[in-house]
Amino acid sequence: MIRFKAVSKRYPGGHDALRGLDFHVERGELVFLTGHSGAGKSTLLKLIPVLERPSGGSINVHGVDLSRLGKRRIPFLRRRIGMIFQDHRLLLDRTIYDNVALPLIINGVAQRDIPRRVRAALDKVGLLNREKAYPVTLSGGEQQRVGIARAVVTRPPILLADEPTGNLDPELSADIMTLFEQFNRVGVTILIASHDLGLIQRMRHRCLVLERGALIDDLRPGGAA
Ligand SMILES: Nc1ncnc2c1ncn2[C@@H]1O[C@H](COP(=O)(O)OP(=O)(O)OP(=O)(O)O)[C@@H](O)[C@H]1O
Repeated sequence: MIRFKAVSKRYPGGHDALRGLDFHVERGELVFLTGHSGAGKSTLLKLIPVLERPSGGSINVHGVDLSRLGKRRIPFLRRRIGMIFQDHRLLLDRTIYDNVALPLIINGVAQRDIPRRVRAALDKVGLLNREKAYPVTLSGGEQQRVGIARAVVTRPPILLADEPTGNLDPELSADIMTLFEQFNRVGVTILIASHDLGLIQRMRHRCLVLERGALIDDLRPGGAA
C-alpha cells in the first residue's frame, strides 16, 4: 500500500531530513511512526500525499510510483488519503457541519448526498449533536474529532495523522486512538506519527522508529522487543 525504497530527503540548505528509508506498510495495517523531535516524522508523512518530493529513492502509494506522478494527477492521489494534523486546521468561521462538508464539495460529490455523508462521519466520531456549533465552542478533543471526521468523510483508503493527540490529555488521547482503531478495523490503512511512547506501547501495533532521519527499528507487537 505504501512502499519506500532507499528514500532520502534533503531540504534546501543541505539538511538531510531522511536517509535511505526502506519499509512497506501493507493494506489494512495500523502503524505508528515515532522518534525524537526533528527525527523526520512529519517529513516522511508529507512525502506520501506529495506535499514534499523525495531527493532520492522511490515511493509507491496504492500502486502508483510517485516519481511518475505529474502535477495534474496529484489531486487524484490526495483524494485517496485523509490527513489529520495536531492543530486540526479547522475553519473557525464555519460550523462543524460546513468544515466536514468541505472535502465533499471540493471532490464534487452530489449536493443531495452531502448531508447524509457529513452526518455519517460526525456520527462515527460521536459529534452528531454538534453540527451547528462553531469550532471555538468545542473542547480540544472534540475539535480533533471534527478533524478526523473531515479526513474520513471522503472514505479514503489511507489515513495519515501527524501528532493527532499532541495537545490532549492521556484519556482523550486514548479515545482518539480508539477511533483510529475502529477505522482500521474496517480496512483503512493508517500511519500515525507520535512521540507518545507510553500510548504507542499500550496500543500494541507495529511501530517504525526514526532517529536523525534514519529508520532504526521496525517493532511488531508480539515480536522480540
Ligand atoms: N521546510 C523545511 N526546510 C528545511 N528544513 C526542514 C523543513 N521541514 C523540516 N526541516 C528539518 O528537517 C528535519 C526533520 O523535520 P520533521 O519536521 O520532519 O521532524 P519531526 O520528527 O516531525 O519533528 P517534530 O516531532 O518536532 O515535529 C528537522 O531538522 C527540521 O528542522
